[in-house]
Amino acid sequence: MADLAAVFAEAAAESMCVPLSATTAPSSSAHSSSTSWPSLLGYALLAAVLLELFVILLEPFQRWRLRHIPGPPALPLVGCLPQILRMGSPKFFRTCYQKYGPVYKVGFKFRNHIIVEPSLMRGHFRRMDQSGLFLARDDYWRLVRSAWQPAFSAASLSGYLPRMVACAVQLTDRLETRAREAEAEVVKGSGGKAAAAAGGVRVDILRELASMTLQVVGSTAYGIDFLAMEEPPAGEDKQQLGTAAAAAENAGYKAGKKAGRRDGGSAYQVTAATSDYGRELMRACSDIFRYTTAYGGSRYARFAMLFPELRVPLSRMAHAAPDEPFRKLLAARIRLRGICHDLIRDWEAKHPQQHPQQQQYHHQQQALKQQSTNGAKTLSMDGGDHSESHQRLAAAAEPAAPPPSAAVAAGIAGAVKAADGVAAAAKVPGGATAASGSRSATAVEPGSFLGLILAARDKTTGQALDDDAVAAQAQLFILAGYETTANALTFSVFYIATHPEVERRLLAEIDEVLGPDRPPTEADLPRLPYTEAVFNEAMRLYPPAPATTRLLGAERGEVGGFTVPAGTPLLLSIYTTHHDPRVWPRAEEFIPERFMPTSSLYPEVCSRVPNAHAPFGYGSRMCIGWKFAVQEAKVALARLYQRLVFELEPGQVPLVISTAFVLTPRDGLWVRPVRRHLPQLSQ
Ligand code: HEM
Repeated sequence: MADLAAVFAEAAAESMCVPLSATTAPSSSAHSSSTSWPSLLGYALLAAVLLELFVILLEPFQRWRLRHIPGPPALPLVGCLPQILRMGSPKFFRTCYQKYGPVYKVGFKFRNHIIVEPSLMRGHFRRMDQSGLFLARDDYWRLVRSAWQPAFSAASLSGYLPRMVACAVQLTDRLETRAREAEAEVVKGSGGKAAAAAGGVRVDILRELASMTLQVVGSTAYGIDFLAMEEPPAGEDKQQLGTAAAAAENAGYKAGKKAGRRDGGSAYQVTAATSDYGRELMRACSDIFRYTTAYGGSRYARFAMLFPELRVPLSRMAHAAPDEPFRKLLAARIRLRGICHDLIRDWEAKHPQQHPQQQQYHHQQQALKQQSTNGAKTLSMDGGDHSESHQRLAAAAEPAAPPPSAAVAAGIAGAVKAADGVAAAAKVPGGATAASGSRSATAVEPGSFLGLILAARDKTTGQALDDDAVAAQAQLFILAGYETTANALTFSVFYIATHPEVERRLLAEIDEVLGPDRPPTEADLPRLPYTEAVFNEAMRLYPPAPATTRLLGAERGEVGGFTVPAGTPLLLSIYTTHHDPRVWPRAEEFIPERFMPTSSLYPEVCSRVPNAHAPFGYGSRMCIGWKFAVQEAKVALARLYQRLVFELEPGQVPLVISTAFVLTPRDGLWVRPVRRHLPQLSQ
């Protein structure tokens, strides 16, 4: 047992790095709307430069405090950032691990659940960023997480299943039609290549899968058909669509600002159960993923990453003279926020009994009362400035300090658990994880995610979430809920297409369970273990979220044999752990069998080192949507491969990966769908 614990601790500690510059203090979200902002900007700039100088002077001290931990040389000011940007973070961390061992320090700034704190957003957008579940902390995190939780109970997931199946069927039908068109071209004698050139065959499966996962989010969380899988109108170019929409949004934003509306208003209306949000959402989300980070983002974001202390003046400068990436990011944020507010208005309009005006009025009054008690600046439910109210809720000291001994005993998993200050999830081999609280029997009607969020109340004050906080959850469900799953599915398709033996076994399982036509049901899902193993193994080699972060609490701890000062940010490289040859025999090979309980590799991996497979993270901050994602992925893979196989277009091995926010194939994944059941064969 002692041995197992040691191996576990060591393997889990695999992925850890400790940064030189610990930025522990939460930064303020408020920004002044004073009219004399140029002079304020001057003062702010001066203050920030002084602060930055102070931080720079402190750097040798930081280094000294961590002198016992090995790590790559860090340049003055920029630390390891140039190497990280050049190599991509997963490769960089893996190289560090190979050179320095499981625990190492790097010159790099980040905080809890975020790699850096360079967000240049202001006002509503900044408040939304800080109040989403992903960045929430302490009591506010508990409030929001428990509001989300029922949407992911086993009973709720079971209610979502028919909708997930419908989306998978719709995508499969669409791809079958494309394959049929190609067959017709071949029959006409023009040949496969000509057919491909005519555009009938070649599809970017990443884009197709993303449209499906977005559709799933729309129908399960919001009860709305986003029409994400609709073909664009003939002749409409994707790029043009995005640019035109961004321009329109920018114009709307400016007009809105002139009219004194800081959100710029929304150009969207939800009509009945459908909307044409699909393509707009996909573009907005992909722009947000692309331009938020320093990798693909604006020069201001790169500066902010290097000098987080200069965030406020840099943010002012970015807004005053935006470069192209920042302009695109802002336009995308405006679009997404507008859509989220429409979704909220739509929900409230459809459920007046749950959200009567009186209730809002009541909360306003309650808020005003509280305001006078606390001396806060403003607190309203009407789209006004909520900064104070939100800050009070989110004013987040970092999670409770871990008792150092706990961290020592359990390695990184222990550090994570302690840093979270809540019980960790118990991980069961094969990807079945029982996160605390997630086995609630509460069934939530599909489409009522916003009902849960709007009903959330602070336990002590009875206060509801403000508009920005509600919109933040709506936004996060969309952002977190579709892109990661689409990437994981795309990586699965890539590996299946390049591993004929895996494809053969997968098809055999699906055929045996479902036959050629019948869409999957709930009873079928446990009978598709190999399908799940394929998905798990694809996420092992390409974890869509390659790393996560934690802050050590207010007391020092010990991780992987090193004493680490209080408040130190810890980065856990999921990617490195997933590629560790000491944990995974033939680590670089795609072997789904290692997740099959009947395989000899299975006990090796899953029992000996329970947290070695962690595409959804660790402990109480583990991905809340993991079961949702696994269910959706199984349904999608089962339906797609029941009807089709995918041939890879040449020139895509090895796959070029972009590592900006999530791991994603940089140029998409181009495949040719081929129907499995041709009419003469299915007779
Ligand atoms: C294959 C798909 C997905 C992957 C690989 C993934 C991965 C992750 C990871 C690694 C984390 C950080 C966990 C940690 O720090 O320990 C996370 C957090 C989160 N994920 Fe996912 N995720 C996926 C799908 C989803 C879905 C479908 C949703 C649904 C909305 C979702 C919502 C969230 C949220 C809200 C958090 C923050 C949880 C918290 O801090 O309490 N994710 N995810």
